[in-house]
Amino acid sequence: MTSVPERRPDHLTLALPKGRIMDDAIALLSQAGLPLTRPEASRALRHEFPGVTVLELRNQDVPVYVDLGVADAGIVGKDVLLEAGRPVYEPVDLHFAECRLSLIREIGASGPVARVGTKYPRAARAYLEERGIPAEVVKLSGNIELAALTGLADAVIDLVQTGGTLRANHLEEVDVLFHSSARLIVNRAALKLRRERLRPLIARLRELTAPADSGLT
Ligand SMILES: Nc1ncnc2c1ncn2[C@@H]1O[C@H](COP(=O)(O)OP(=O)(O)OP(=O)(O)O)[C@@H](O)[C@H]1O
Ligand SMILES: O=P(O)(O)OC[C@H]1O[C@H](OP(=O)(O)OP(=O)(O)O)[C@H](O)[C@@H]1O
Repeated sequence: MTSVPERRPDHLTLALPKGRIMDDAIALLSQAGLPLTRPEASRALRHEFPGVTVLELRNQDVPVYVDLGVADAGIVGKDVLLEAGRPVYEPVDLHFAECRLSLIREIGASGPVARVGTKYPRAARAYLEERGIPAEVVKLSGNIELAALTGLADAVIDLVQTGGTLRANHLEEVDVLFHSSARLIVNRAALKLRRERLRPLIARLRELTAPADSGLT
């Protein structure tokens, strides 16, 4: 079995995704008291700060690094977290990168849905099975909406935020599978081993991101 190298209990290793989550994640973690700055544009993938290492990953790999204990904690979208199916602790909804995972078709499409294109095959299968729709699910990697436009699929399951992509491509949202936002995720063993670093971080992030009308003070 592969062992994870031992690290000092007062050192934190964080898994953060490159892409649209990175800047907000660094800003929020800084506000919460971690001495982080946006990593310089370079090919470096591991960034060292006082008492904190940041691993710069693809979104889908964040839950893997946290679950396997290489990172103590990470930030990732709920969409990616559900798809990963990793048993990590998810203590804080950070309320940014808000979007929804939806079933999308060409405007006016009414035929049966026999094939669905998506980056989220697990969520797509669960959704279709629940409704008894025996559709084939085709895993795609990006620009998912093109699958519906080109006839590769009868529908796609993809993220919607402003709806701008749908409008620009003559597509419509037929159903919403779930709403997503960025989440703090934590390795369960690290929560015990690095309690003194992680507990205050979790508490501070909860304070910073609590919805204004939650009644919390
Ligand atoms: N248009 C959007 N508006 C708001 N949040 C979004 C939007 N698109 C994606 N997200 C959220 O931000 C996360 C990261 O999106 P991003 O576009 O950076 O990933 P990606 O480039 O598609 O992923 P990767 O290349 O790592 O597979 C998504 O998992 C989702 O939770
Ligand atoms: O409703 P909207 O505001 O238009 O946002 C939705 C779009 O944003 C995301 O794509 P992204 O720009 O990340 O590109 P991708 O398809 O390559 O992931 C998502 O996959 C949609 O295509």
